[in-house]
Amino acid sequence: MAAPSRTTTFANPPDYTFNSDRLRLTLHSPTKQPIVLVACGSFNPITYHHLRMFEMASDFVRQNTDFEIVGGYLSPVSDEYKKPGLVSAHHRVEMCTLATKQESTWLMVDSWEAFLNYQRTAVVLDHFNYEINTVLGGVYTQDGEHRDVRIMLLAGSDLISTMSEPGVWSHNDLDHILGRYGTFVIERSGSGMDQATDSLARWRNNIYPIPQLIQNDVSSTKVRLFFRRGLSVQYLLPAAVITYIEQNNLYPDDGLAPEKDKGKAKARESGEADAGSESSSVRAIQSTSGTERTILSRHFQ
Ligand SMILES: Nc1ncnc2c1ncn2[C@@H]1O[C@H](COP(=O)(O)OP(=O)(O)OP(=O)(O)O)[C@@H](O)[C@H]1O
Ligand SMILES: NC(=O)c1ccc[n+]([C@@H]2O[C@H](COP(=O)(O)O)[C@@H](O)[C@H]2O)c1
Repeated sequence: MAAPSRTTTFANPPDYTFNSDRLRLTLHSPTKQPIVLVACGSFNPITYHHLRMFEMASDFVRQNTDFEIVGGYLSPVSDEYKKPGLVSAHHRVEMCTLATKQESTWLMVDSWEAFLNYQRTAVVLDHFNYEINTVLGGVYTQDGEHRDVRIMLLAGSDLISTMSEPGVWSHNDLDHILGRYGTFVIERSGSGMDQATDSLARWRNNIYPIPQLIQNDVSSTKVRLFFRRGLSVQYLLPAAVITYIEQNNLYPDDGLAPEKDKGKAKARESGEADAGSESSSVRAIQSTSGTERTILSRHFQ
């Protein structure tokens, strides 16, 4: 079957410019293939785990492949994705920008899909390919030889496992994303790697599974729940993002925290609570395995 064709013309949102501030245009090694990592998602809000996915991929690429990473992008999804509880793209882009500025020397945020109507991931990757290879002209070796950059999707195993669910991704898009570009898959607890990739075997050469050496099941859903229950989110996401969320009241306390926790939250605000007294409900949630729904029903009703 012929490879699905690339999208080559793109409408941009008003006032859009592609961010390439931190894109490295000169390769360290002339023998390696330059790649750019693109993580698509809600980022509602961005957490340290989203940032860590890039670090895990970077270690993996250095140790196991002939690729060289020249850039990494977070691409927050459009408001039209309409996932329940999705705060506006403006806020999600701003949070990702604060996080990358504060925490990273190489990650960037691209707001293209965020400020458009919903764009399929295959089209988003085409957009990156267009901006980096067609508009910017790719990258160069130190001897001045031109190289096209390969765009690759960076995703958790939960997202990749949706690729086997009927009706979520078209076969053409999968062939485009996995056949033409490829993906690094970060293991995510609760979503097995084999289960995620078994039915994608025909593209196995372009799928790079990355095991989590330190288990980390932080999710945006849990972080939102913590905000809504008045629990501490310190050290789960960058401080600048926490401040931004508080200033804009993005995930308002729903007043449903148990009475005893409200007392603790107040004490925390006035600096009276010690770490131990704060942590019992946090621990209960963190130690819960299973889906977010289980967490909701067991701990937050
Ligand atoms: N703890 C994690 N382990 C592995 N991958 C993760 C983890 N958290 C997020 N990801 C991946 O990051 C990408 C963007 O994630 P997204 O913004 O949807 O975060 P999320 O935590 O899954 O959000 P939500 O809880 O709102 O569904 C997805 O590919 C997702 O699989
Ligand atoms: N057919 C597709 O292109 C398709 C299907 C499902 C999810 N996605 C993308 O995966 C990401 C999923 O994000 P969430 O994990 O926050 O739901 C989004 O960027 C979304 O656009 C794309």
